[in-house]
Amino acid sequence: MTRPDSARNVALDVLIAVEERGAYSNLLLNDRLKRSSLSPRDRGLATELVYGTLQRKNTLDWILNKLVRKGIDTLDPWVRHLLRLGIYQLRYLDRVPSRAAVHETVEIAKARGHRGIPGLVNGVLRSYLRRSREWTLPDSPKSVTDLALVTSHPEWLVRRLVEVYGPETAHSVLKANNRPPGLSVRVNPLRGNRERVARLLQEEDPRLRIRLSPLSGQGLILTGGNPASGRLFREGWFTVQDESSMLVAELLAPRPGERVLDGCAAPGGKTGHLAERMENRGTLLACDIHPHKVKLIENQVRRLGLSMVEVRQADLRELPGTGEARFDRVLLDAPCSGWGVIRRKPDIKWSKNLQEVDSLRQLQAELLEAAARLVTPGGTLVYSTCTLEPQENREQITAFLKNHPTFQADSTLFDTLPAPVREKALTGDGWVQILPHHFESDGFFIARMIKEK
Ligand SMILES: C[S@@+](CC[C@H](N)C(=O)[O-])C[C@H]1O[C@@H](n2cnc3c(N)ncnc32)[C@H](O)[C@@H]1O
Repeated sequence: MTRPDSARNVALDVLIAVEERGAYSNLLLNDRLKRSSLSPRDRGLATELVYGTLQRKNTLDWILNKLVRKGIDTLDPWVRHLLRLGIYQLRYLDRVPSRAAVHETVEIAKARGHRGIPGLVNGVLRSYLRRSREWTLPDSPKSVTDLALVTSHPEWLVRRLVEVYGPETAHSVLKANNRPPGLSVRVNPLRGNRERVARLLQEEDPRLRIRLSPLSGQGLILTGGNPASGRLFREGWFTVQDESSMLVAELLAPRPGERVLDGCAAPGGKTGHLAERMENRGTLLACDIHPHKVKLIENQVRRLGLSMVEVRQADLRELPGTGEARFDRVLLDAPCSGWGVIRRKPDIKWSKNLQEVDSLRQLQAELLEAAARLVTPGGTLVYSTCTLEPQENREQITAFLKNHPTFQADSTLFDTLPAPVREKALTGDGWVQILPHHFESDGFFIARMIKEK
């Protein structure tokens, strides 16, 4: 009998909640794992099942619709999710033997369903194994429909990426979205330098393999373990952060003693980085509109031992922007469609759509307007997003510069980029766009602008 707390049961609960209640997969999974009694190995399996099943939903549904006579939309949602979970294991998880995958999935059906369901689940999974020749997909898909099926993304997103980046680059992005995300951490230089923290991490967990990040002087890339619940983390020696994301504060380049604003700051990943670069000296105001998220910034700041940060719950659009209230450097890390982080949050591709970009664009333009007022003459404004949609990125900045002649794109940005980024990423006047396959990091857009003196 499958225990209620098995990896597959946890994964099924999360998948149901993500699709039926619109919950965020990463938050819900973390919360569910924290409350579970699963072993580290089973936690790994539950995580892989949730992300893998979400990532491959399109391909899984294509298969299931051939196996379920009336189509999977006619099934109870939990049965549909259970079947996806079952096929995912059979198709993508080499380390789970087929017999075990079928058995465990049927056991869950027995524990949760009425009499017909275990038979249905057993029949569908066994037909999948019997009809294995039918599930071959093209190696080099050409049409949007084939690309969407093979890489398991919604067609509207594939069409848009092909339109913007061309079929080859779009395919590379889509494939990268299905690879597991790496783990990188940003060393807190106020505690110790990169080499020292790497040494301490290695002592804490001898299984870790540690490399220096080619993108950030504060970054370490880790494999073979996760130190995020260890003593060094709690004591603020490092922060878990994606490498592309580390570039943002580095390109704003605040100096000790300056006045800096982080306008959309929660959960505070970049706030901590800015304060570290400022050596905890000067003024750093971090605001976010959501009260519950402001707490997350406070937690980060406290853990990192930073005393300079003023955390405030505020709508950036309502901050007064005159005289004393102006800043030498302003960071606007704007809310966005998140297409650059699909590999970390695969539910993004199923829960969002192209219409949403319109309202985000409007909000980003308002936030840019507000941020611009808060930059002192001669000061720097950095605008960043974790998306690949040009309307939220390049086009947003072009429109902003057109309407704000007191700002110039900073053409020195290119020379300040790390060499690998200059070579691989897409760049233009004062901006850089990193795609997920360039460095196996998040897709990010960063633009730097200077206000006239
Ligand atoms: C991309 S996230 C910021 C991530 C953050 N910079 C970090 O590195 O951890 C965007 C944030 O903008 C906040 N936000 C949205 N509208 C806002 C507004 N009008 N004023 C201030 N913050 C806002 C959201 O609550 C969200 O936390």
